[in-house]
Amino acid sequence: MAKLYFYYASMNAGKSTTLLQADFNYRERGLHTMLFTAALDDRAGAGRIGSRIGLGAEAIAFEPTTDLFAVVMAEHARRTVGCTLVDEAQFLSAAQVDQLAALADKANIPVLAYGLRTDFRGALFEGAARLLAIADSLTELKSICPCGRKATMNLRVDAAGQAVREGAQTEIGGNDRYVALCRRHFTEAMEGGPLPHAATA
Ligand SMILES: Nc1ncnc2c1ncn2[C@@H]1O[C@H](COP(=O)(O)OP(=O)(O)O)[C@@H](O)[C@H]1O
Ligand SMILES: Cc1cn([C@H]2C[C@H](O)[C@@H](COP(=O)(O)O)O2)c(=O)[nH]c1=O
Ligand SMILES: [Zn+2]
Repeated sequence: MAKLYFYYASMNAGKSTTLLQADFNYRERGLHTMLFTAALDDRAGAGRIGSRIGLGAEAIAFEPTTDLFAVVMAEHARRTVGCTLVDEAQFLSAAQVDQLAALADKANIPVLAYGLRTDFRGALFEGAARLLAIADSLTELKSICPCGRKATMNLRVDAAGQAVREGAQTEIGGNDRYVALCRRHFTEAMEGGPLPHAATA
């Protein structure tokens, strides 16, 4: 029976890289894959998955209204889909996560979803909350705080490098806007303390 997998992490942990490696692995075995990423996250170009290590691939850009079950099943009727891979899964709606679960349960297509667990305030994203609730498999990918602990949180910073405490949940950006930190250093920064540096942490 196929499964719904959720690989979650803070930013800059290698989620997109791992997705692209998994996709390559399926394809080099001769299996047909479908890649999705959030339309609103266009850092690598619209409908493109890009990793900081330089890998990239074209993907289908999902909107809040996209029926992922219908899109994959339409392709599956044409050519057997061996695996569906979704980047920026935090931006899925709960209903879209249920559509991914249906792909595993009704069509026996494995689904690998990669995304953030929490936002810049430490609150769950809708897609992540639903994935944490119903995925068959949960795997945390690791990145490192400057202090050496596991970085589980995402601090949003302004142009001056100061912590941002208020704002919309969605704000697209990369290493210029977000810093992955351990919970202790995230909390200190949110309380007005300095950001850790490797030498001082
Ligand atoms: N030139 C490089 N060589 C090796 N690793 C790199 C390079 N550039 C960035 N990385 C690593 O790639 C990871 C970020 O990968 P990425 O897939 O973009 O992350 P995510 O999707 O989780 O935000 C980080 O661990 C970073 O240290
Ligand atoms: C924490 C947080 C992140 N985002 C956005 C910023 C990026 O565009 C993506 C995550 O990128 P990754 O490197 O692929 O992990 O999510 C956001 O909109 N709101 C947030 O609170
Ligand atoms: Zn730390």
